[in-house]
Amino acid sequence: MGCLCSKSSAVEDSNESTSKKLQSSSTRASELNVLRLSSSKRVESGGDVKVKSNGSVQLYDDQNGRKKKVEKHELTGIDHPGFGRVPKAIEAEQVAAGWPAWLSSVAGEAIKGWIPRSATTFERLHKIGQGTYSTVYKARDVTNQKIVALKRVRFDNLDPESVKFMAREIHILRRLDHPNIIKLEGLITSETSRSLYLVFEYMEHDLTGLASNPTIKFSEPQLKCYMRQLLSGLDHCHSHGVLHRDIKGSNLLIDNNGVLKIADFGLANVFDSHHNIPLTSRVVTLWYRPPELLLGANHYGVAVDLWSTGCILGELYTGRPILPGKTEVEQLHRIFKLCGSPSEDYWLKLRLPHSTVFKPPHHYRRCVADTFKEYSSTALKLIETLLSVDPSNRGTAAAALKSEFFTSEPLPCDPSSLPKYPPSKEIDAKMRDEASRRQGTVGDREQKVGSSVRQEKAPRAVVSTKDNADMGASVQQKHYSFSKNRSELSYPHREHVSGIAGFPHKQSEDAREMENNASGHFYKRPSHSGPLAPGSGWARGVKEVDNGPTVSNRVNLSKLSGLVASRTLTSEDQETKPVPFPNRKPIEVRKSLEATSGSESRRRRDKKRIVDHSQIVNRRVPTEKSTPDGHGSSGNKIYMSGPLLASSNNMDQMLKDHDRKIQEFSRRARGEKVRAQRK
Ligand SMILES: Nc1ncnc2c1ncn2[C@@H]1O[C@H](COP(=O)(O)OP(=O)(O)OP(=O)(O)O)[C@@H](O)[C@H]1O
Repeated sequence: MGCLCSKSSAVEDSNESTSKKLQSSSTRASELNVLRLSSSKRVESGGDVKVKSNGSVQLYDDQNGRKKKVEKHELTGIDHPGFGRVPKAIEAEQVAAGWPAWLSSVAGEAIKGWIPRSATTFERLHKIGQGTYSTVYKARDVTNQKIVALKRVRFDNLDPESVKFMAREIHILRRLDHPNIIKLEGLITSETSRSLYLVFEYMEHDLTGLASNPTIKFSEPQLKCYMRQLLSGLDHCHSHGVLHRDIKGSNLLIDNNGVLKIADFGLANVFDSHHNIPLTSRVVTLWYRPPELLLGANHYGVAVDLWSTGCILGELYTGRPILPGKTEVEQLHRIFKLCGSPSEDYWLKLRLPHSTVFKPPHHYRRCVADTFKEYSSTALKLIETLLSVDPSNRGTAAAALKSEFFTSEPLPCDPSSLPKYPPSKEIDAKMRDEASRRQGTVGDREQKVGSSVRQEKAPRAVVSTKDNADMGASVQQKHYSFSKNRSELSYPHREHVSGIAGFPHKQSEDAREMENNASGHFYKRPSHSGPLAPGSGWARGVKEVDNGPTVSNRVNLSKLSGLVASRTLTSEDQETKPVPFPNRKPIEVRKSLEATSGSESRRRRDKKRIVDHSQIVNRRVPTEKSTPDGHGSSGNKIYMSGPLLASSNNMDQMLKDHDRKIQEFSRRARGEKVRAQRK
């Protein structure tokens, strides 16, 4: 395939002097930026943030009408109100260096000191990943003679908010430098370009892809090796003030030398160690989302990533996601059933926005030890710590690295000793799933898929299962279905999911309880349930589509239920604000979306609608006035998960509406797939 665009590579060389100029002016730029921002800014906690000219931030709390200084911390550069912009003079220099004006004007800070790479110096090979917000390609960097991954970021008509999000990802990636964190090597764009590619080192696998390959079985030393690398990368993030907020298998990339790198910093943000700056709770993919976020916490720290890490550890042992909820409510329910319901102290201490609504009326016993009893005591201890319901008991990545899990036999192996696998990505797993579906195995799909792939379709590991197992005690037979580990996918046959020996949840039981919950048995329904009706049939709507014909349908349908953390939320200190259509009714949202035209914009529009819809379902509720407990989020709005806030009177209508929407969406997804295949 040809080059990405027709711009000459000579541009890059001639830009070197400009680059130096940019670097020298960058300090000046940030100083100016801080000065420009030294006015105080209201934040959603009800306090004020004052950015001082010395680069520090002071947080004031409004107590009884008097401002009281409560916190002072370092300016992080990302969480301050005007992050992203640079002075006009710098903007002009950046444009002269080849950056497009739309990027420089919104995200000048993120590209500071860099010059854009020219697309002509890359040869695009093929697509290797499809994220919610991006498409990833394998490409050859002709200048440096190496293979790279190009992540093409989608924008909604260069909407400044989308650009800002991408800028935050770039800024954070540039701040981190660690062998277990993906390295951003450059950016491809030009003055006239309307797109942006992030250039990354190329990684052959992701953990989801490897783990879902039925021919691959992880040994315990291998599993420990991956966990050690994950925790080392996380420790680096956390010690540099960065929360990842989307730790999951498909974001853990692994190269052919067994090196694991944390990728996808699209939801990452900086945090202050005292948790004074409010952050959105709508982050982390559902299955890996900690209870406090499900309960609406806006002040949190490293513990959110440690919870996700605990889920990954459990998953590596058991061979399947350990908490595969379909809705936020079900997710919370699963968590309580496995980890026990929180103590009274927890509710009092955390004072979480949704606690009154989601507090279970009866006590669930913690059964983590029972569930993982067949694994080593050191593994169990670490899982227990990471899956603590109280975030303050999860410790830190540094502490986890020092745990006996890593010092007891069998020891973690060296990454270089790991087997070499053929490329295994989440996208490969999806394709295998798709292929097997085409073979018409709908009934007992998983077993049939498993065997057919094992014999015919699956890429064969260079090292056989046996060789692999010889590395140490083989951990556990694989139970992965190909939809495993993707919160985007919902399980077609939940019995398989809940079939882990000793696992506490069973779909039928859950379903019954969920229904009880919906009628207000398990969770209390707040008085203002009227307008929240559309969410209540959600779980059922998705469930019905679980047996639908294509992977892509299921992928996107579950996104409708808001399982994937949304990036349409505004960044920085406005994270808790509703976006992108905060004050509009669903019908207005639809009209506004339909106003755009053209196939590309239609595609974007569809994607946007998916996200928007999840936000519509997660309706905002004015907390201060109307939540039963009177607790608010840091802002004056919270988002309630749909299912339990429904008016049961409208249930039939809601289910019909959902069915219609699902069918509509399936049609669109099929059309999209056909278009993609034609490309
Ligand atoms: N450096 C890389 N090398 C190889 N493959 C990569 C690389 N970066 C990303 N990928 C592949 O592309 C997929 C999507 O990338 P990424 O997660 O960064 O996109 P996203 O739009 O943020 O996705 P998501 O919807 O999961 O948030 C990954 O799961 C991975 O398989």
